[in-house]
Amino acid sequence: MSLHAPVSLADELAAEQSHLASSRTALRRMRERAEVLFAGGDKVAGDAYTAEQLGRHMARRVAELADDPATPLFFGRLDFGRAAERQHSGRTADGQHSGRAADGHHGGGTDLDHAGHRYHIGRRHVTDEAGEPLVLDWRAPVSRSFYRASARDPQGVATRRRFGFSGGTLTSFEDEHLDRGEELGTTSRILTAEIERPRVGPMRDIVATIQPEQDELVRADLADSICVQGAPGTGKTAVGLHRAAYLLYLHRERLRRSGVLIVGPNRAFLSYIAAVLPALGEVEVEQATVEDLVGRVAVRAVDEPAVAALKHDARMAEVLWRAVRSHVGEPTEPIVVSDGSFRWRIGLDPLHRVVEETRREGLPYATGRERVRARVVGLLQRQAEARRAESPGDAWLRRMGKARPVTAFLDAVWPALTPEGLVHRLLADPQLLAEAADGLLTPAEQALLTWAKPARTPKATRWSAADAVLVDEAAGLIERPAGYGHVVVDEAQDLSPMQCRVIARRSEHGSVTLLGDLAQGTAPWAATDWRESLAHLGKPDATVVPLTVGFRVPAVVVAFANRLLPALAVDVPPAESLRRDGTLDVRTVTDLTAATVAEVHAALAHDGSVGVIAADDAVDGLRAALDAAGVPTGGADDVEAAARVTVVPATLVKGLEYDHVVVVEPTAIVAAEPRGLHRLYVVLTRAVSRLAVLHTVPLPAPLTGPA
Ligand SMILES: Nc1ncnc2c1ncn2[C@@H]1O[C@H](COP(=O)(O)OP(=O)(O)OP(=O)(O)O)[C@@H](O)[C@H]1O
Repeated sequence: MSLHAPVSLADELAAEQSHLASSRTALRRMRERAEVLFAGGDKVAGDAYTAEQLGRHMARRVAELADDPATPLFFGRLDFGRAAERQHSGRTADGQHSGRAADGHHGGGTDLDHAGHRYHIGRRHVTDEAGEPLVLDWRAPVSRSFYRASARDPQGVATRRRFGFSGGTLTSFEDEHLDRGEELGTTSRILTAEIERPRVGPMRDIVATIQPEQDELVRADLADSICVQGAPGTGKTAVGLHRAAYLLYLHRERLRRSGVLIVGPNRAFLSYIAAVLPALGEVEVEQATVEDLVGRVAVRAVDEPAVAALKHDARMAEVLWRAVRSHVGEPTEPIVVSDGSFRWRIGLDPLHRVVEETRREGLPYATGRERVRARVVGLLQRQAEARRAESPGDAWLRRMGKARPVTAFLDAVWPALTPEGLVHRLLADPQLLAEAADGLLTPAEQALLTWAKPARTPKATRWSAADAVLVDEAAGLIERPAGYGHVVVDEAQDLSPMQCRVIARRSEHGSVTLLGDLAQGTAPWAATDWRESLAHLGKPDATVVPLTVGFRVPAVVVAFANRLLPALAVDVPPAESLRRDGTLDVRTVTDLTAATVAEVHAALAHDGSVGVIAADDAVDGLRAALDAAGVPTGGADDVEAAARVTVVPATLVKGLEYDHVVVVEPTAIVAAEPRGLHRLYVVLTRAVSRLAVLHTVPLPAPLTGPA
């Protein structure tokens, strides 16, 4: 890689295009090689298990190496200055740089190691036949300077180059000579074009244009749990997804074993973000809603709001814990076991000690039961050894563990419990609830929780969504689920304390990235203070970091939506929009449906997606009207659908965005739910380019105030 620059810009562009072509060829070769290995995998693996592991690894490798012709293989270039090289004594004479040091798997490198070198930065490593890097992964340590170097702190970088692309074709580039104090920052033409590009289909990655403050979050250590408070469109979701990809790159083996989980608010949102990680070569990340996580019981009933709110209250965790513990009883009789010609006897005192010791260990309940069994068998074993002067074998131990008197003792002092059975009893049996809730819930609250007509069995129970969370809490007390190495939680402001605990149980030995905006909290239990959520999540020391630069919503639209902020009663730092373009059109109309259809027709004259957002009960009517007018529409969760127009219920639009947004009757959106103003704030901040607000009745008061 030489630093001799071609003479003209056209030559230079041609040289870059040729580098792109050779990189694509090299990637194809890498993939073909992986495919050959994949096909022959069963021959090299010794046994079925190894073959399966290897097969999975190779399949992932092949998937990782997929080349999407529509996205560029690299998007930037770093030229490290030679000045640093001269000061560095340990360089080889030719300045050739091994790809190994640069790719980060072998110790990374310092500014000095890279002096005089040039790297193309892209979505994954591409190497030539000799193993020299043609493209470096954006996550490699050296790539960090692409995002962080500045005129003030050039980090050894002389020139940073960004490439402009159209489809997969390289069309332009833009240089910042950091060594000469030049820096474009957010005025970069290529960044602006990326932000302002019309949106179609699912969310895309932002690797080419990650901003320094976002990069700090993306590259935070695996051990660090962080909470990002960011106004709408500041890139929280993007940061969370890129952080997952970054951590997987850096801690591949460890995280493959423990897993990475992304939690989002609903299916529509998950399908909107589903393509981002695969585009970054990461195909092994789980995505789920909290409802999916607690899906061990089917939800078939709806609670009254007051009942749901109570079930989501943190006090329920203590009530459930007590209810579980209340099943541990005191031994009342000795254990007597016949064993051939022997009879073993364990008296009350040692049995008391066994139960007490186990209780103090604080194990999950089911583990505690097995521990009691093992201790009882241990006592029997000691007697047998003393009498027979030899150690009984495993079969004997197993037989004793299952002996009638032993299991009868266990069933009396530490009976087996299922999570469903426990919650069913708690909500069906006022006596059990009264004991477990004593001093925690008022009698009136206890009455709220108790089912009027309980089903006879847990199986026959029509569980509500909040019950499912309680069952999950009970499951955590009884058997403790396996956790993940890292969990990214989006729209986290809507999690109740009990839902935070659902995630806490799954990240107990891992870290979390919590993303959200207190102003967008629409759940009845929405957070008002991140510290509280973090405490419920078991990460009280996590740092809360604000993001305040908005990449989605144009400044004029932000100003309009921000009129609502004082009424939302949350303390959040105000955001500043990077987008000076965009339009806002707030109009009183007489016929909402006709005005919506006309607005959508006008919007279709522009590029990009159109989102019509209305109160949930108005959606079907609007869809039918658009249909009748010959405008095909899609629903919120078919992001891949061909239709450019989507009609979305206000309650499903969180986290989504459309170029042109038509908001229909804000007052109806506000009236539909208790935290309607927060919902309206979410709805008004979905527009990438243009927002039209159509109304027949006056706008909600906070919106009509001064800007
Ligand atoms: N550094 C960036 N470069 C280019 N585009 C970006 C950047 N950061 C964010 N964006 C874009 O801005 C838009 C908003 O990002 P994102 O959805 O991650 O924001 P958010 O903070 O999660 O929003 P919300 O609060 O509404 O959920 C997306 O289209 C995203 O691709």
